[in-house]
Amino acid sequence: MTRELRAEHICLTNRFKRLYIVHASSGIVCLLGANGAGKSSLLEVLAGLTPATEGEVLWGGQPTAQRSLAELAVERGYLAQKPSIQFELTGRDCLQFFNDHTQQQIPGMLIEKLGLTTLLDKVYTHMSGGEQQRIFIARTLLQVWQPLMDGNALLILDEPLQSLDIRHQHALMCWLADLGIRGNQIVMSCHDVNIANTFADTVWLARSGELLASGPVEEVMTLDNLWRTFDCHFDFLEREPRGVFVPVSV
Ligand SMILES: Nc1ncnc2c1ncn2[C@@H]1O[C@H](COP(=O)(O)OP(=O)(O)OP(=O)(O)O)[C@@H](O)[C@H]1O
Repeated sequence: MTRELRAEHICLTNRFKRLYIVHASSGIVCLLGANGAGKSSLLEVLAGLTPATEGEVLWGGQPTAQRSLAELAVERGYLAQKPSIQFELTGRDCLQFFNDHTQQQIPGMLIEKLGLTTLLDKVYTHMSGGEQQRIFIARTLLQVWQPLMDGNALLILDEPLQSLDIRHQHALMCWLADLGIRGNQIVMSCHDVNIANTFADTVWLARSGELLASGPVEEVMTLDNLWRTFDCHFDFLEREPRGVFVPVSV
């Protein structure tokens, strides 16, 4: 069963204006926009963590505002832009805390896909920035592991690729694409237009607290839209599978 995420005319005073987002029903949505465009604010509202000042967010036909955070957390994983842990926990401890209790052990697939083997016994505060980020991504996925495997989860990921090296970025995006094909809904912000162009099914472009464009990647990722979003001119190079955007001037 595919669940739809729908938000209509939502507004968050001082952070974004009216955003009309039709819907997202499965696969990857990439949210792009300049610094301060309102991406994190929008994701917080979609995750049900910050109530919208106007409008409502529906997940599976039900307003998220009517569900408790504990209820939402069963199927909705949220990765914050600046997560942190202050305690001297190992990677394993960090993960076990978020284990959704449907399995006794940390799933081998999670360890393999995010390259966690050497991190499980390492103390979190001794990890590099990218290693810490992989632990946080793992925690988010582990929290909703069974729904994720069943294709019923909603993942809201605020810049999941930050601090990841290129190999881990690519591996994560390939896995998210697979999870999207299974029916999960993944909404993520990022700053890489080519990641969005390569992996997204749907793209939302935000600028100054408003949504400039939203829809299928091939319709939304135009040179004109990118210029209007970033105040930056791009060239487009024809390359398989979907082409490459190169910034040329601001
Ligand atoms: N907790 C907050 N309270 C009030 N205003 C906020 C808060 N968080 C962000 N803002 C403001 O809302 C606007 C949008 O911020 P937001 O963090 O959503 O942007 P963003 O697109 O995620 O930016 P970035 O790419 O830099 O992460 C900014 O003007 C910011 O100053």
